[in-house]
Amino acid sequence: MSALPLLTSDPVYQQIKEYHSKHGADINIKQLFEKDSCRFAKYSLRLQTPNDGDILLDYSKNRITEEVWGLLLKLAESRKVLEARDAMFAGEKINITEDRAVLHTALRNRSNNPILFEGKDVMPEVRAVLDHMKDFTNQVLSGQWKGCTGKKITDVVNIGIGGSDLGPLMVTEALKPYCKGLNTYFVSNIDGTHLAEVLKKVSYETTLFIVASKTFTTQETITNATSAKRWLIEHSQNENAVAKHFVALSTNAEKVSAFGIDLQNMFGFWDWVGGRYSLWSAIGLSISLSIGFDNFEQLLEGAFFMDEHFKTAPLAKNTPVILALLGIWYSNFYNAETHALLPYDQYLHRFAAYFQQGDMESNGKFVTKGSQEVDFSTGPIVWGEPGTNGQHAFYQLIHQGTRLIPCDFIAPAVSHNPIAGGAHHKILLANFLAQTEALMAGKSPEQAKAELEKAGVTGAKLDKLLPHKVFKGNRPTNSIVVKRVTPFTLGALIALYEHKIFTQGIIWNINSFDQWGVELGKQLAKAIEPELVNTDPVSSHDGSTNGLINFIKSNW
Ligand SMILES: O=P(O)(O)OC[C@H]1O[C@@](O)(CO)[C@@H](O)[C@@H]1O
Repeated sequence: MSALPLLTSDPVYQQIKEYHSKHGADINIKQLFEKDSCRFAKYSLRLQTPNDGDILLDYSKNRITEEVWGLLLKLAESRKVLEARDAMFAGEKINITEDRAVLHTALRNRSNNPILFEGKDVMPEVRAVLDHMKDFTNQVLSGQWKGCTGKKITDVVNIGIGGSDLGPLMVTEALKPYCKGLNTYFVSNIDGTHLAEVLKKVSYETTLFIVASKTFTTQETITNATSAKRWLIEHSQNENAVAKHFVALSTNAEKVSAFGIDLQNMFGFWDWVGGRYSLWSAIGLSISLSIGFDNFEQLLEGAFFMDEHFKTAPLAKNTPVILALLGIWYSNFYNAETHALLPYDQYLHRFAAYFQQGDMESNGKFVTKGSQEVDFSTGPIVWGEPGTNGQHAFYQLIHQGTRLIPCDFIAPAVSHNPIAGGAHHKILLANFLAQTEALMAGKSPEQAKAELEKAGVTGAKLDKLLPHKVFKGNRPTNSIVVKRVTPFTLGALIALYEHKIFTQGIIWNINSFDQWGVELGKQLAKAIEPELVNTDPVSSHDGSTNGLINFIKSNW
C-alpha cells in the first residue's frame, strides 16, 4: 500500500474541515429529525445473526447531515480503509514496528478456509490449541482432572495483566449466566493485596492457577505466579503439586518450562496475536473453564460473524467503519477528547475497562506509520460505567458540562434476570432510551421556564434558577441493542469495537498494534527498585522523586 499523507494533508480531510468550519456549529440533531421523518431508517443498521436475534446499531442521534456523512465515507476511501482491512486479514505484517502480522481473526475463523501467514496455513495449529483447550476444559469440568490430593478443581485463578487479564475477566463477568460452576478469580496487580485476598478464599487442593502471559516475562505476572507457586508448595508440602495445579498460556515455551510448568500443561499462541486482541486465543482458557468450551466456541462464532460483516459490507453499511468515522468526526473536527461506553447491563460492567486497553493502547500514539509526528488528535480517552449507575455519577457533566462527549449506549432487549416480572429490566430500558433522547433533545429555556412556572416558581427566583435548568442537548450518541447478551452477541460486540479501533488507526495512519509507550515506566521502575531495598536516603533523581522516595522510607 502506498504511503498515506498526514491526515491533515488529505484532500478529503480538508474538504471536511472546510465544511465543519462553515456548518459544524449549526448542525442540530433535533432539527434534523424534525426535517426528516426517515432519519432513523437512514442512519440505523440491523445485522441478522443466525440464532441470536438482530443486532441494531442506531447512529441517527449524531451530528451528521447527508453531506457530512458522504464526506466521511469518502475519507474512509481516501485513507484506503478497505485495502488496509484486506491486508490485515491476509496476514500482512501491518504491525510495522514489530514486523508482525495481526491475525487475531484467525483464532475465530470458523470457516474451512486456510489463513496464510508467511505462506503457511495457521489454522491447523489454531485448531490444535482449541482442541487442547476443549479437552482440558472437559477434564476439569467433569472432575476428571484432579489436584495433588485427588480432589476435583473448584476454583480457577487467572494470573495475568493487561490483555492477559482484562479480556478473560470482562467476558467471564459478562457471561456469568453461562457459568458451569467453577469460581474464577483474576489476579493482575503486583500489589500483594490482589493475590493475598484471593488466596484467602481458595484451598490449595482444589485450585487451578493459570499463568497467562504472552511473553512470560511480565514482572507483575511472574512475581504473582511465583508467590502462588510458593503458597501451593508450602500448603501441600509437595514440590510436584505444580503439575496438577498450574497451567500456562504463552508464546514462550522456554520461559514456561523454566518456571516449572510442564509444556504439556502449556497452551500456546503466536506473535501475530496482540496481547489486547488475545482473549480468542489460549488466553481465553479461563473463559472456557467458566462457561464451557461450547459457549467459548459461540463467542468465537460471534466474532467470526462480525469479521465476515467487516470483510464484506460496503463502507456505508459497515458497522465498524460507521462507528470509526463518527469517532473521527468528533475527535478530529469537534475536538472531543473522550468517548464513553455505557452498557445498560450489569454483567457488562467491565466492558469499558476492557476497551480502555483495547482502544487507548492501540491508538494512543503520536507518530504515524510514516514516522511523522501527527498534527491532529489520535486515540480518544475511553471510559464508562454500566447504566443506570453512571447516571448517578457523571451524567451531569455529559448533559450540562462544557465538553462534548460522544457516548455509545449498549443494551440487551431481554434480561437474563427478569425479576419482579421483568419490572427492573423495563425501568433499565426506559432509562437507556431516555438518556439518548435527553442528550439529543435537551430542554429549551422556554420548556424549563414553563416547568418552573407550573411548579409555582416565579419572579426573581425563576430568573435565578432558569439558566441552571436548561439542557442544550445536541449531544451525540450511538445506541446498540442486542436481543440478549449471549456468547455469540458478546463476541460480535467485541469484534465490532476491535474493527472500529483498527479502522480509526488506519485513518490516522498509526500503528495500532505495538505499545512502546508502556516501556519507559517499566525501565525507570527497574532503576528505583534497588533503591528501595533499604532505608538509605537517595539523591539520584529529580527533587520530587527523591523527596517521595525518602518520605516513603521515613515511614518504614
Ligand atoms: O501477556 P503479557 O506478555 O504478560 O503482557 C501483558 C500486558 O503487558 C502490556 O502492557 C505489554 O507490556 C500489554 O500490552 C500486555 O497485554
